[in-house]
Amino acid sequence: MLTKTFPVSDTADHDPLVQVRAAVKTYGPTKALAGVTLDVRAGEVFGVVGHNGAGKSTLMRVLSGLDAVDSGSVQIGGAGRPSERGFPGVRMAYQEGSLAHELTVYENIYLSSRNWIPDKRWHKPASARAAARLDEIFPDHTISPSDYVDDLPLADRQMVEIARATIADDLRLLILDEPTESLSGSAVDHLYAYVRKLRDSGHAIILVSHRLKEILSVCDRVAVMKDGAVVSTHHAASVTEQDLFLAMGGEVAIQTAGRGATKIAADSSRPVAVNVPMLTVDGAATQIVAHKGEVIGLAGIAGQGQEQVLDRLWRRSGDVEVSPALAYVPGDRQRSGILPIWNVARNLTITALPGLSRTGLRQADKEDSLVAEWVDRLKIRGGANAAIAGLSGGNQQKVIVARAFASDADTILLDDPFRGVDVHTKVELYQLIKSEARKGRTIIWYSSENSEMQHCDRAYVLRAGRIAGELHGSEITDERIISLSFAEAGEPRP
Ligand SMILES: Nc1ncnc2c1ncn2[C@@H]1O[C@H](COP(=O)(O)OP(=O)(O)OP(=O)(O)O)[C@@H](O)[C@H]1O
Repeated sequence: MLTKTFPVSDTADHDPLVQVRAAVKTYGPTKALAGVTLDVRAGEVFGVVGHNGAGKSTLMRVLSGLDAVDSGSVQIGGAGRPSERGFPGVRMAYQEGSLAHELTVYENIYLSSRNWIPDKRWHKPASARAAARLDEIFPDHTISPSDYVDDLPLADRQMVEIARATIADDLRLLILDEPTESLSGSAVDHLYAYVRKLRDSGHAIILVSHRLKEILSVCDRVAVMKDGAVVSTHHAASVTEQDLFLAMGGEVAIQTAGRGATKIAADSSRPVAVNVPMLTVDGAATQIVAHKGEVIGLAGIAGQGQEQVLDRLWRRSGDVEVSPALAYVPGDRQRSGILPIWNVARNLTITALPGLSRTGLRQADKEDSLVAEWVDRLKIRGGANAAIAGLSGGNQQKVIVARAFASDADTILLDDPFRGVDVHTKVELYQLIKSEARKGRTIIWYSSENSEMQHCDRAYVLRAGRIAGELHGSEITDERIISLSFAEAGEPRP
């Protein structure tokens, strides 16, 4: 059941629901918002795109009432300032999540939606609200309201975060900050179907995303942010991904990412760097094999055993073969990525330290130059001495990627590593992977985005923990991955 309906005809011709004028917000020396002006109307889906660190999340925190601007003005639904509960009718699903991990799903729903759930005997109504909204938005979900958030995988936590944000009887503006970075394809489709329904009932939705295709398919208008300001606003129907890419300040054309990886893929005379015993979907014994210098993809629908393969390698479980020096890039940076009390430099060098120290003594100058090189190479906004917790989400993720590549590991495990990283940086990271593979590093890469897998030499498609097929070079396409992901065991391979 959708919340209250606001007829579009009643609202679209009137003042915009959201009016931001010359909004400035600084954090210490950083001008996160440098004079933002924008309007959002009821009955529209409004996209916001921009590089990591462009100011998108800061603007969203201001609109949700969590942060106040230093100067300029923000008006939402006629209110010029938020109450302690934020602006009326505004709810937000946060990029990094806002759930209390030690509580259950329904306890979280109760805490954030107390206005709409009775205070006495609240367990059942909170549980019913949680289940109903999850069923409505994500009909295939397998979450129970009594699950502890900490026990849920990232994608399920993200679904709860989104469902939580929509439970408000007075909802007028829903803000979704990178909501699909950890969702699988069908969950993404379900979310956007729900977003369209909300829009059609007169709500406003602001969608922040690096996925330009999604932005163009669901939004009515799109604002491009750069260096803390809105530099242009477009009708989604009249722009292309490339237009947005250029408006964001793209110097590298999207196509330069190129297909395929190292071109040494077929060279099986190279030594085997990784061997993981597996079963095919038909139950026959097989292996995932990577030769030194290969980029190997683990593809398929999310949650089909790709992360377990990485985990077996990382833990070196008995039956796997893998080189001694390993590095791992987690996608779940909040749980297993950043070391929040340290700065960028220490987060970046933590796994490189053994290679940088001589007879046990740290060599500060080598550390400094390694940090400077990677901060520059990945354009980590904030610099070496910034507290990592103050970095934007995408910049935090870049530090975790840099940490692995700055180490002396010869095999690098990538667990959906580019969540929240902007399109330009992704292009550079794809090139980095290829050049590091050419130098002899072996890369095992799980990605929930099929299009990323085309940068691999070979990809294994996993289904229910087994190998559904192996694709080489130009065979690695969205269509082939999807058809292998869904074919029944015993059927002829697509
Ligand atoms: N709490 C904070 N303390 C210090 N600096 C901050 C804080 N929050 C944001 N910043 C800085 O403000 C700038 C804008 O960050 P913001 O998170 O708004 O970017 P973003 O566009 O959402 O990036 P991303 O795409 O990576 O999520 C960044 O330089 C960031 O380091």
